[in-house]
Amino acid sequence: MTNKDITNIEDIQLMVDTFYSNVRKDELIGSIFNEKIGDRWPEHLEKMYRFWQTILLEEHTYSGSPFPPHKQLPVEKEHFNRWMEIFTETVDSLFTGKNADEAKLRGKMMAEMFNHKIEYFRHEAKHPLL
Ligand code: HEM
Repeated sequence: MTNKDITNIEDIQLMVDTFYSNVRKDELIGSIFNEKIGDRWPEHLEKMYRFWQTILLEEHTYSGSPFPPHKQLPVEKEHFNRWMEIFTETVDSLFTGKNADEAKLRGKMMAEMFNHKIEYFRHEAKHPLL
C-alpha cells in the first residue's frame, strides 16, 4: 500500500493524534505522559500540532522551548528509544514521502538531543564543576 505524504494541517493532526493515542497505551512511557499531562491533553495536542506544523509545513505557529518541560522527567535512553519506535511506526503506518522522512529524522534528532541534555544535567548535578 502506498500512503500519501504529510502535506497539510489535517495530516499533521492525524499524525499527532495517532501518535499520542499509541503513546498513551504504551506500558513503558504511557504513564509518564498521562501523569504529567493529566486533564491537559487537548492543550498538549494543540501545541504539538503547532510544533510539527512549524517543522514540516514551515507555517510558523509554534513559538516555545521544546526542551525545558522534559528536563525533570523520569526518562532515560530506553524511554527515548521507545518514543522513537512508536513515532516511526505511526508515521510509517500513515504516510510515505519527503515530509514523512523529515518527520522521522527530526524526531530522532530531537530524541537524541533531549537524551544527551538530560544525561548532561544529571551528571552535572552529581559532579558540579564548582
Ligand atoms: C520519552 C520521551 C518523551 C516524554 C516522556 C515526553 C513528555 C512530554 C510531556 C509530559 C510534555 C508536556 C509537559 C507539560 O505540558 O506539562 C511534553 C511536551 C513537549 N514535548 Fe515531549 N516527551 C518526550 C519526547 C519528546 C520528543 C523526542 C520531542 C520532539 C520531537 C518532544 C517534543 C515536545 C514538545 C514540542 C513539547 C511542548 C513544549 C512546550 O511546552 O512548548 N517530546 N513532552
